[in-house]
Amino acid sequence: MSQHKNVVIIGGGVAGLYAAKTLSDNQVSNFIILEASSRLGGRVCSDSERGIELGAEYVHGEETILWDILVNQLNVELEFNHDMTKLTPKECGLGLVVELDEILEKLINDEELKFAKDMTLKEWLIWREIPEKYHLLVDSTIAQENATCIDVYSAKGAQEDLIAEFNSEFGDGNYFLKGKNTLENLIIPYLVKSIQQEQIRLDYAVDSIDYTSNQIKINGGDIICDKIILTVPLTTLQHNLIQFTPDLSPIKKHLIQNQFNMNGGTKIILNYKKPFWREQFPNVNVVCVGDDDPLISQFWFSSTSEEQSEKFGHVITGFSMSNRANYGIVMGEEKVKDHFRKMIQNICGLTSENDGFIGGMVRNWQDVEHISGAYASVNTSEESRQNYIGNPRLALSQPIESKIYFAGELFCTHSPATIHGAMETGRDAALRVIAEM
Ligand SMILES: Cc1cc2nc3c(=O)[nH]c(=O)nc-3n(C[C@H](O)[C@H](O)[C@H](O)COP(=O)(O)OP(=O)(O)OC[C@H]3O[C@@H](n4cnc5c(N)ncnc54)[C@H](O)[C@@H]3O)c2cc1C
Repeated sequence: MSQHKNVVIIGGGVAGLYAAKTLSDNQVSNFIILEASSRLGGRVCSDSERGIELGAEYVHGEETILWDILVNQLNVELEFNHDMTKLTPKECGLGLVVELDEILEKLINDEELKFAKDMTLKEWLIWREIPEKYHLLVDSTIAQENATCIDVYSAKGAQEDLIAEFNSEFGDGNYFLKGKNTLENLIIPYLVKSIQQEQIRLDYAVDSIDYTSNQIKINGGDIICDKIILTVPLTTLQHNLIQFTPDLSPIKKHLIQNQFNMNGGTKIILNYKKPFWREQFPNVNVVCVGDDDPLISQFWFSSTSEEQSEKFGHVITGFSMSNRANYGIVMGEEKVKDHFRKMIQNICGLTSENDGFIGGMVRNWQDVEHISGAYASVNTSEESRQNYIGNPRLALSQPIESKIYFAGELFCTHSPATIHGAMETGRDAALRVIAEM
């Protein structure tokens, strides 16, 4: 016999969990979270034994709900992220990072672009006669921040993303957890504590939603509900893994297929006997490469506890996103680790004989079932050039007939690709559902 629920939340990442917490906090208890994989957390995913983050790692901004949970409610100490981009190119010796802000400001203030047909960021750089030596710098920056590349990132989308980010009041510092704390160990239990075990179903992939009548049927009527909060990643929608009856509107289909991309993203984790970098870079955590490395756009010196460093080694994490991640897939894991290790040797003046390398691992998010990518970015396609829909994230997130509500990083306009942005969309979707119940 079918179960009836007031609300079904599809996806157990931070957006879905925050939606569930909001329902619980507002005395709505007849809901269930349906999660396709065997764990909660989605792209918040840690190897807690080693104290490392395989997915999200940084807390972006001091005024966010994530900051509030970690700092004000869980009393966790965060470490400010000293970024190499704050240093002059001479000091860091790695790239042309200081001019980046000027280029991005030019993009934000480009009024003509708002009325032009959409183009790729590369085409915009050429149109605005930005010297070619800066193109790679912009490319590696958007690779890490937006998981895309200048050849496909929509210039209009990039402009809208930057303006929204600029106008948001979440603070702009970046922080990470110290010692053996991990995001998954802290945030997921915090979100789950107001949810009952029977309100969560793991290993349950939704493959059909029939919203023809007021009683919405999930997976052929296995579960019946009044409202849905859908928090799946873009890839689930792009690959048509959920059949909608009636079909999604032509605008939603256009946005899903032509306006967004969810590229690959890879973290490369290298372990060393000693943290040799501390002498060379005493006040720096993150290094933005900003040059033409085909694989890595950014790397950082991860924080683990003394005990973990002793047992597993000190950690450097490399970030390889979008076309760089695709290049890594062609290379294969061993060569990827080797390439990154040699990069560190070159920067720190070491060799394979004296770098104290112990081993490493690679997490490629394209290979993670039910997620299949890093995060969604606004894409330029032939169709989107003809028909660019302004603020596509907002357009895509419009609810369907007060029955299906959307949440998750894809749908966040001011802070896409972040934990706090995803949580906020989950909270807002739940509040709308409650208001309309
Ligand atoms: C490598 C990497 C680094 C990142 N770094 C940072 C960072 O430093 N700071 C930061 O703030 N953010 C970062 N992010 C982004 C952040 O992790 C995401 O924005 C956020 O976790 C997304 O949460 P979500 O709930 O929207 O989606 P997800 O976490 O993807 O959750 C969606 C869930 O839906 C499930 N699902 C999919 N299909 C179905 C189906 N058919 N039926 C049921 N369930 C389904 C999935 O299994 C998944 O659990 C990073 C992400 C990656 C990949």
